[in-house]
Amino acid sequence: MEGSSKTLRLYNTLTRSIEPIYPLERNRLRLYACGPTVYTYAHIGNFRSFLTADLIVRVAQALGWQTVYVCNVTDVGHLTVDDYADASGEDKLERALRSEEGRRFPNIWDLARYYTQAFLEDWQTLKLVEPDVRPRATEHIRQQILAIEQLVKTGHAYETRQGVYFHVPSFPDYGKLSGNRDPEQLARAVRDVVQDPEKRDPRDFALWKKDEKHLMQWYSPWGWGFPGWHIECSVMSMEYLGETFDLHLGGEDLIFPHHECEIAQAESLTGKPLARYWVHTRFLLVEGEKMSKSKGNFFTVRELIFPPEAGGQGIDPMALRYALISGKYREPLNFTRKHLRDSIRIVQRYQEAARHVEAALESDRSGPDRLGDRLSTIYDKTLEALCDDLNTPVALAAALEGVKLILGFGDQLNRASAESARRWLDQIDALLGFVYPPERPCAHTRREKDPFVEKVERLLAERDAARRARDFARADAIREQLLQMGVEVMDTPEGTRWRRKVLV
Ligand SMILES: Nc1ncnc2c1ncn2[C@@H]1O[C@H](COP(=O)(O)OP(=O)(O)OP(=O)(O)O)[C@@H](O)[C@H]1O
Ligand SMILES: [Zn+2]
Repeated sequence: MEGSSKTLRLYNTLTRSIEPIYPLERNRLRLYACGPTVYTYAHIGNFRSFLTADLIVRVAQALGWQTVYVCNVTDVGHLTVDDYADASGEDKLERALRSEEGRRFPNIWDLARYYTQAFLEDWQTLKLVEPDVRPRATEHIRQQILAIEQLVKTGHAYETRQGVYFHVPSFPDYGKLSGNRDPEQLARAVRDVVQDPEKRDPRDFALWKKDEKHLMQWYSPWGWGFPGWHIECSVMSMEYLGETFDLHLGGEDLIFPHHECEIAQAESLTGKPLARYWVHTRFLLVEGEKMSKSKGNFFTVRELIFPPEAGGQGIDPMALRYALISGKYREPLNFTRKHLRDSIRIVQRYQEAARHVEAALESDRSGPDRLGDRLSTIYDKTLEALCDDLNTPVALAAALEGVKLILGFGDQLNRASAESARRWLDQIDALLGFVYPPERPCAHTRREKDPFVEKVERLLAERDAARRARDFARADAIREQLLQMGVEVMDTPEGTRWRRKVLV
């Protein structure tokens, strides 16, 4: 579709306006999305952000562009207080390893590997486009050290007894992305973090943390330690996309400090803008609050889509995908039962339409194509809405009209119309990704058990033992503990059953 007349327009956090996207290289979009920190399962809020990148890649391809898409894996533990620019506080991976669930891993590397694998499975289950490169922070330590050395050499960074810091006053543009320019306001933002008294400015953030006890450590010109969180993305994005690329994406919490710091590091190294457009997804909320790993108020992909016997709710992953893209990425989205129920119903209509189309293709019902033109107008409207700053509610409403049109024919669809309908369903699937099920098997076909399910089963066995020993207080306490975990226990004549608190 070379030379499509449509223009993709997106809100650029950097300029605070909706701008037409013109790739630096004609018809070739280079983009980087900040990936997950793999210390536990990703939740569906994380996937809301990844789905923004996914839709942009799909729209770009529909416009006939090539894409070079990079999405990293943060497998070096960054800190539990990562809302702050400074790298002190507790390491997320190390804390996870000490947790009840984490203790089953022999070491921190295995823990990171396990959750990386789980993340990739969820990614496939929700049918996200595979990135061209998925760099891991731990595999790019050398490049990070070299970049830090260069920053020290050019006067942008300095060493203290605790680490190496980027010196914020050396980069006058610091604050251009987030608007956080007032030094006092920035100093307040880091006030709760353990301070290094040798830091030259309270805003200075860590590039390298000296730490001989850290479970993940590398040798550097500053001794044993590990890199700060921000440097990995500056280094890996430039390695695979060049010193200046088109789009940089992430959730809204990454604007400051993460992306602000990425810009400071990269632009101090090259003297060139890092990315031309910065796109941020607003949060997925639960009861008005950010869905968050650290808050514990989250749903993982697996607990929603696994079948009930594996402790899940058996929700069609395509319905979950639909629910997650149904709100505008630039507005917070409240995740509710009703929302999920509506999405399930709509995706079922698509599936029903696809079944009708398959049946009609098998038939020899003749007649003129009565759908081609109308569906092609609908496809155009859908793509146009996505080009309009990814207006998914309008795009999904437009596409639904096409489904209604197909279903309106019932089982009277003729072959020629069915051929157009199938082409249209294929196109909509390429654009929005929820029409057909994921090709790869869902993660629950793995032999390994979900640690959550393992924990529930262990507690139930303990409860059984307590009941047999007539220790009812203990049995009740375990039931209460399970309830707190969102698990309902039912004692039936056939034995004890359990299920997750049902969402739909
Ligand atoms: N509730 C949410 N809605 C949308 N995007 C989110 C949400 N929570 C995190 N993200 C985004 O998910 C991506 C991966 O983030 P990461 O794995 O670092 O999560 P995190 O911020 O450590 O998790 P949490 O904040 O839940 O503890 C980032 O782009 C982040 O901004
Ligand atoms: Zn990043």
